[in-house]
Amino acid sequence: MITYSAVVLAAGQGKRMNAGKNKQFLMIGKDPLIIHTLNPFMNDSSCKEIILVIQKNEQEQFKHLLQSYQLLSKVILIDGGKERQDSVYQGLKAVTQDFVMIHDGARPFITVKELQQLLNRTELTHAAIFAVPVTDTIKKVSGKKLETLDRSVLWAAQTPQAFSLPLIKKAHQHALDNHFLGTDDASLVEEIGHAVEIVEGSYHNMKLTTPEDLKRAEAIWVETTKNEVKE
Ligand SMILES: Nc1ccn([C@@H]2O[C@H](COP(=O)(O)OP(=O)(O)OP(=O)(O)O)[C@@H](O)[C@H]2O)c(=O)n1
Ligand SMILES: C[C@](O)(CO)[C@H](O)COP(=O)(O)O
Repeated sequence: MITYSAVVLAAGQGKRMNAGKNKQFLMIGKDPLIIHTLNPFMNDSSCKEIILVIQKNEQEQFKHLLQSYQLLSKVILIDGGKERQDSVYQGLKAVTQDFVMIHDGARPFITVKELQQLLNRTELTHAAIFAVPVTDTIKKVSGKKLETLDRSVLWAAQTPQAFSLPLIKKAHQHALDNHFLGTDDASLVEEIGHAVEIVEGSYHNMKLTTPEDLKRAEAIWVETTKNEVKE
């Protein structure tokens, strides 16, 4: 079984959450959001290191939190950048394994089983991401012009997004050299003409972005915790 590094992104401002602090510290159940996110990577024996990308001014806060959860053994703290893509670029510099999973710190409900599933596909394709078929009808709006897109071919990309290290480094360097800014890492790999495989994920694998997401996350946590107790 191949091994990998995780690059977990937690250096954002959380503007849309409007919580007055980094949303990674918001509580879901009994633990902060970022702890939920880190746990599956801590528990996955194929994950050899977690590169946690944070804001420079939050180093002490994260160090203290990680110490209190005894998570420092596997975690390396790296300063992020202005955009998500810049933070990934910084995180990739610290990666030591041949494969890397890039994951939003704001997505707390990934499981070890899903990580293993994605890793298996990435070993074969060198580029694989979780995504789910969209369930809303999507409209493309250009000024007053409205176009309804064919929902049957639309998927909502999630993270983790997993790659061989040389491929994702090449894609990020190409993006930097060509001033290409993507909203996910797969788009940078597509930009250099490499196929990206979609692995169907879970609708539970939500990204906490707005205050409403916090309520939904709490409900998912209650549901999944109850199921774990039953098993
Ligand atoms: N410069 C950035 C921007 C985002 N992120 C991280 O990327 C993930 C996805 O980004 P998003 O959900 O948009 O977080 P924010 O950028 O913090 O949110 P907002 O756009 O509302 O400020 C988050 O875990 C966030 O911390 C990051 O590490 N560095
Ligand atoms: C990477 C991502 O989670 C895929 O859906 C999404 O693009 C991140 O967007 P954000 O605005 O940086 O949260």
